[in-house]
Amino acid sequence: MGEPVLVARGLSKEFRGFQAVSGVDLSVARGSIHALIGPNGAGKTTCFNLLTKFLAPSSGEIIYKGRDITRTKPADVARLGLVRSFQISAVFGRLTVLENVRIALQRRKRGDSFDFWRSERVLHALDGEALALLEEVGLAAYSAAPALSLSYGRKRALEIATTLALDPDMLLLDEPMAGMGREDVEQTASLIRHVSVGRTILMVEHNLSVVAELSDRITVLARGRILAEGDYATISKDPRVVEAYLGARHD
Ligand SMILES: Nc1ncnc2c1ncn2[C@@H]1O[C@H](COP(=O)(O)OP(=O)(O)OP(=O)(O)O)[C@@H](O)[C@H]1O
Repeated sequence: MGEPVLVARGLSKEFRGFQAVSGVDLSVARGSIHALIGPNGAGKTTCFNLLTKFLAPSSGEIIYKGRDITRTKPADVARLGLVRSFQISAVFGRLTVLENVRIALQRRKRGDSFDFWRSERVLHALDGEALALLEEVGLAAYSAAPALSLSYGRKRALEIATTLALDPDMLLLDEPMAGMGREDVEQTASLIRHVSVGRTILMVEHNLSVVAELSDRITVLARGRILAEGDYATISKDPRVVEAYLGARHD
């Protein structure tokens, strides 16, 4: 596995006296798929929002490719290649699949203030690039379909294509399997594996069989702290992890 690409040191977040994340030290290796798991309320989402810069930490630091990004804005972090996946809700349902990816490409080229009033000619110049991204996520056959007509799993694939349009080195995925049936889960898992080639992935995910299948390394959070870390075989045997998951069911 490669050298650390994203590193958090002593990352903490307090909400009005409640410590949601406490002293988290995390190191994500270049080229790996790293999962953040833990029982409900463990602090995964808060940690994810800190790493994607949607929340400011109370203390601690975040280093990406050797650069301190603790105080860097999300859009600037995205320009450095660290990109959070857009939620499905960010997909424009009435626009076609291709148009959605084209808009994402415009965002990259023009920064955050994307502008719908550009000439058709300029827009269509991006079609080739958009189609290549749709091919990468297996949606080329759906390019002319309205995004809202896609199945849930394909909407996720479109969301991943719009994320790839920003040309990330590292993708941060928030519960990519949320709300999916088995077939969509399998499709999405293989898509994640496919897009991980040459990139680094950090994901928060509840589906432990997907985590077991995809992850090189897993960090288990409980009550805002790191409880265990390692590959799936190691953490699934760890009595503290078993206890945290079983205990959470009785909360
Ligand atoms: N904005 C906020 N204000 C106050 N408390 C918060 C806020 N966000 C999260 N918390 C609290 O921090 C704790 C951790 O929440 P978080 O959502 O990060 O956990 P999680 O591991 O993602 O949980 P889940 O698996 O249920 O999504 C919870 O007790 C939650 O109530």
